[in-house]
Amino acid sequence: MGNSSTPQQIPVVVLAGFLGSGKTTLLNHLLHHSGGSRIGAIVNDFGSIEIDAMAVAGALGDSTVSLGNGCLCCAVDASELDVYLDRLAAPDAGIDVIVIEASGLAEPQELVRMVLASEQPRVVYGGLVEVVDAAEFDATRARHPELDRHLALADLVVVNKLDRAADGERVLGLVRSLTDRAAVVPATYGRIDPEFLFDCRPSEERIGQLSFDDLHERGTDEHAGHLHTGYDNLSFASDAPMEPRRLMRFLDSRPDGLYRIKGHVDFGPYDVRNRYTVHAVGRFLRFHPEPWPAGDGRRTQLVLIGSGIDTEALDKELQGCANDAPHADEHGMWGILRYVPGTEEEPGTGGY
Ligand SMILES: Nc1nc2c(ncn2[C@@H]2O[C@H](COP(=O)(O)OP(=O)(O)OP(=O)(O)O)[C@@H](O)[C@H]2O)c(=O)[nH]1
Repeated sequence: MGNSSTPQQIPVVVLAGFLGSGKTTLLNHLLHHSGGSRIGAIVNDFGSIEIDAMAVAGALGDSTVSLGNGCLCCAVDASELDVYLDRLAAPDAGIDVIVIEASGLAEPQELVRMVLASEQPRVVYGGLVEVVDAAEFDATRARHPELDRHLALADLVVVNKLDRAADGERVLGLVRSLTDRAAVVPATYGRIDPEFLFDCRPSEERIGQLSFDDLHERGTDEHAGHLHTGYDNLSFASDAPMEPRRLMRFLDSRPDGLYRIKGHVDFGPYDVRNRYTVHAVGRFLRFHPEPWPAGDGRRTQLVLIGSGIDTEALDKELQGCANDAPHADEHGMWGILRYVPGTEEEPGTGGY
């Protein structure tokens, strides 16, 4: 908490940003480039399959804790968060900074309020980082004007995916105009200097405003206005491998409301060595093949998030993509491979 922190206190940084903006990618970057500093992470997944937690757990081991199934901003109270903060702040954990990765539909001010309300004496609120998808920024803002409010609360804004944005400079300028003295940092694949995380100190003034506004002014039915109230999610799992052509047909015809898909796919005989991490964000689609982790059961696990989607129908359609046949046809993977990036510029999702 800025000036009042003592050297022993561990800053707790809230990492937020709309669905698919690149929070997990940024967190993984920080974990791999944190130098001598040890980062603890609390990951909040929206779906019941903890895809994000799996994505960072490999890098963190026991310094990751997962809060799955529902937005942290509503699903747990501050004392529940304290249980996790206690664990990560224990002196023998040797952690220097804790990052809470919010789900892409969380209300950041609620998370900040929870951190401010923490009774764990070894932690102090360390600021709000908002990740923005530069390529989707205009469309996302048009659908969710309330995101401007999130930017106004941020201490650091990472304008990510600049490689995909045709007019990155304009987006950067727009974001700057929407922030209140926050540092605005351009990025691709979340590659920012980890020092920003440590420097992301909120001013006393902003903290005062946050705690006062949120506790006293917003009223009790604010939950109705939370981003996630307009969204549904489906967690899909299958032990039978997915047939690549069928899955591609499903993906090609996915409804616009189905904004986010993430997880990993088992293509069975089509590639026995690798599982395929999949990410869809809007119309953007990528597959990343990576060897199956030893000892891990082979299955497909997907989380789908969208607004106005028929989760039952989508579940049925996905079930229809499974196929137990032991043989693969020669060109079956072509459709999928079109969405596998070159490894140079696009890193894998890292860790799971
Ligand atoms: N082209 C491009 N893709 C990116 C960049 N950063 C992240 N991605 C990709 O965007 C997709 C979503 O990234 P994540 O880091 O999972 O996003 P997230 O914000 O954690 O997603 P949610 O937790 O679902 O809200 C993945 O396919 C990433 O590889 C970037 O700078 N450029």
